[in-house]
Amino acid sequence: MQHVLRTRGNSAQDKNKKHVPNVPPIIYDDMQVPYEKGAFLGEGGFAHCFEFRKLDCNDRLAVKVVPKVILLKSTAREKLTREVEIHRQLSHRNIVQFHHFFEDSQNVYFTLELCSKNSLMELNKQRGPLTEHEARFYTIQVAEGVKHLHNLQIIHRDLKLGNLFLNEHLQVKIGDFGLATFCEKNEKKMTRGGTPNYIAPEVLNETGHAFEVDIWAIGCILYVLLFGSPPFESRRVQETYVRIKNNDYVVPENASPTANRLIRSLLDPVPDRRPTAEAVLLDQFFKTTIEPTYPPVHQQLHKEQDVKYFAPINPVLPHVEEPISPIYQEVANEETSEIRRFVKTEQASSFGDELSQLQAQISHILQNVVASKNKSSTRFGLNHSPEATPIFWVSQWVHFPNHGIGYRLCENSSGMLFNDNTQMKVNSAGNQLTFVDENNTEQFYTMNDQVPMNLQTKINIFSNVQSYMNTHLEADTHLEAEDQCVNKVPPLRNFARLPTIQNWFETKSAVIFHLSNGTVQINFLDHVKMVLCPLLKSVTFIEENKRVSTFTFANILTNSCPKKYLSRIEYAQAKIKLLRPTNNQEHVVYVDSPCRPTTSNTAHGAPLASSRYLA
Ligand SMILES: Nc1ncnc2c1ncn2[C@@H]1O[C@H](COP(=O)(O)OP(=O)(O)OP(=O)(O)O)[C@@H](O)[C@H]1O
Repeated sequence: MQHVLRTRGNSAQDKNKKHVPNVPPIIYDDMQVPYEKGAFLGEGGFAHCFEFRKLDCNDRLAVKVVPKVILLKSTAREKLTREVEIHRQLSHRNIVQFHHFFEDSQNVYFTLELCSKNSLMELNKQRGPLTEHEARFYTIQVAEGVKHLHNLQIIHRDLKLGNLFLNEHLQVKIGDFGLATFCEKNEKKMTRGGTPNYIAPEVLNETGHAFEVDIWAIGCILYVLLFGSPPFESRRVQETYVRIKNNDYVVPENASPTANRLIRSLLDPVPDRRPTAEAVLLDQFFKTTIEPTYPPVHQQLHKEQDVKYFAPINPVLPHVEEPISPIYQEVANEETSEIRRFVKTEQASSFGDELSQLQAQISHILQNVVASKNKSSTRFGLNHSPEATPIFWVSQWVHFPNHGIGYRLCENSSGMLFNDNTQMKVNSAGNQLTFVDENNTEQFYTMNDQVPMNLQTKINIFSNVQSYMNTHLEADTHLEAEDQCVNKVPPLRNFARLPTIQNWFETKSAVIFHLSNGTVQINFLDHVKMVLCPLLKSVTFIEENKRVSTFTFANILTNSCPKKYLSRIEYAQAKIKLLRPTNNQEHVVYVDSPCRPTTSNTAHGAPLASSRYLA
């Protein structure tokens, strides 16, 4: 009986690892098409993987390189042959696409679909437990891929987070077919293989196994996604095996009943009782929401290397009727080397004037304040003006690339700007919903109203976003005014019309929001927020320690401004210029910033991803 067990630090693999391939900068496939070598992507027990660019079409690909010297060993040769034989037959959206297989004198190469966001393993390391809808989103894709494999009589036999790759749209792609095998309907395989934490009991018991081992692995995968670590994990591999054989695991109490039930059925010790991949997809767990949402890019600002995360994405709003996709164009701005994305929209702008007024006001202030920079604030004449503190600012935000940006305002109302430029907002009591369509027409619903069916999908997405913000992000509460006056809230607060985020973009140092009431807010990487209110002609700073200071423009013009805020006002001047009225709306802008935040971001909630995952 063969034993092909995969453990970290497995000595056979370690030996292979010493064979670091010598990879030329240009390689040629069988058709003599050249490929140019790019970044190193990662290594496994046998292969090193690099990004390559196919020079005849500029496509970016992953190329797995295996030094031929490794293939002198028959086991390695068999593994590779099986892998290629099976993988090349597959074509499915949840399976890494195999393209070509070729060799030169030193190495064999296989070119694969590039999965630039690494794998679910890195996601798990960074995030730990995911929300249930995130776990659902990934697991459903794994099950889709597995269903395809099983329909083709293929068992993967090594499903685990590290073999579930993510492309730039965070689509799951099953990869690494090194242990995969064809299996007849009633056939039982005897080869003992897999990765300890994910291995099924029938493999350990050597009673023969088939397709059900992949279902067991899906159970382990769902468990790790939901609770952070594998169900049978122990300090020693042998203990893990004992626990697997005894079906000794605990579903944490915070699991929903549907998640609990599904995990138990997937991790059933009797293989025949486990659901098929097809049945998994029909499970109640996946019906909990209409649309599993994409994992968000949240309130964390992104480090320099993270910027690529926002490389062109296709904003797709599922189930929303045509036309849904804004047209993105990338425009390089020579002056600031920015990359901008414009969302073409017919929406009329009523805020252009306020924006240009604000731009003019800020420039005017700056000319005066910055010109007298060295003078610094007298501190005697400069008064806090809490009565000019804006009524609304953004206290939480979360960006779901495939859906849009969700946010909560400081008075606890929340909203969402969808990628198709429609909006939804809900008042702080949660009983009034407003939908703003592409033409800026508002539809208003109360609890008693029947909401049209065509809004249901967006409502579902929006409510997922709200619950994400509730569970993962901290709101601006318990603010303290510099002079204890901020609580003297103008009575208008309760009656004011809720603004929406009209326009927003990110830089390397800040995220900048333009609200529909004209307010411009800049959240800096060091957690200081700056809220510029053209209506009240004031600027408010909210420090990380929640202290709030508001100054009127007039006051600043006469008495300058605290030195510590000068660079931020300068920054605002530069960035406000980049805002455009909504009929030429920008969603995301990257700029090299003159303002250097003092700390890196430590926003609340675990970071979404590792550097590579986001790189
Ligand atoms: N399609 C891909 N896109 C991006 N990176 C990839 C891709 N395939 C593999 N990689 C990277 O290369 C690494 C090695 O790949 P893989 O695990 O498939 O190699 P292997 O040697 O066959 O592994 P194993 O030891 O598990 O058999 C992965 O961990 C991953 O970082």
